Amino acid sequence: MSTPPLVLDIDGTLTRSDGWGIDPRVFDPLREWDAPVVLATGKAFPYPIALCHFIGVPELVVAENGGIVYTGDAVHVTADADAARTVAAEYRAAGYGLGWGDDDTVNRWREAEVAVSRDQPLEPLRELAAAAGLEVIDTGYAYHVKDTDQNKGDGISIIADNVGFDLADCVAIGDSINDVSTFEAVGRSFAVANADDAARAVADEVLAEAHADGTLSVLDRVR
Ligand SMILES: O=C(O)COP(=O)(O)O
Ligand SMILES: [Mg+2]
Repeated sequence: MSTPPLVLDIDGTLTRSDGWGIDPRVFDPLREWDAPVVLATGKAFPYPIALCHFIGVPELVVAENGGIVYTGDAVHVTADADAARTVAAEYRAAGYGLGWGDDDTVNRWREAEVAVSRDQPLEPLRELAAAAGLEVIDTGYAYHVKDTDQNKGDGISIIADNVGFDLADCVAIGDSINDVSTFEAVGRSFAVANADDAARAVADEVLAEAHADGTLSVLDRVR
């Protein structure tokens, strides 16, 4: 069997056991991976691009939960942040904040949704988003105010079509609700042990190991 293309979530999946920062052990196996490696994340576009760059793999990226897709030669913007920014302004007017401080590097380059810190109140955010026809998802790392149809799975399929591989051949690893569409799109899916209920419910297999330990075990198995 040939090496499968990979679709990897970042936070909760490539992270160290305390949940923060990339586990450096993932760099070499990913750089040496003999098939496409797609990073599919809720983070803003520059973060996964930089991670591909520093791993040393071609830039194949689904960012902002599918709102921004990079196929290596073209950027596809599939959602816009206007409605989410209006929700964020209403949330602020109601006395809340996004929770990232004055410079807010979490949203500074974000083009297709708005992210809110999980230390801010969720319910008023959900109510304002619902009134605008949007949803709020909780990845365990941030609340994301986004279009209901914006998802990583559709983004991955844009990349697969452009690069020329089959989603049925792909192996995906993830940890949260924003990976459900990924798991549904690919041939074989793994949830790390720290995954939330939504991801566990859809994954083909829930791993015994958490974070990068789980990811490294899958890489060993499917390589
Ligand atoms: O941005 C987040 O909230 C989570 O990012 P992830 O999709 O890479 O886990
Ligand atoms: Mg994650």
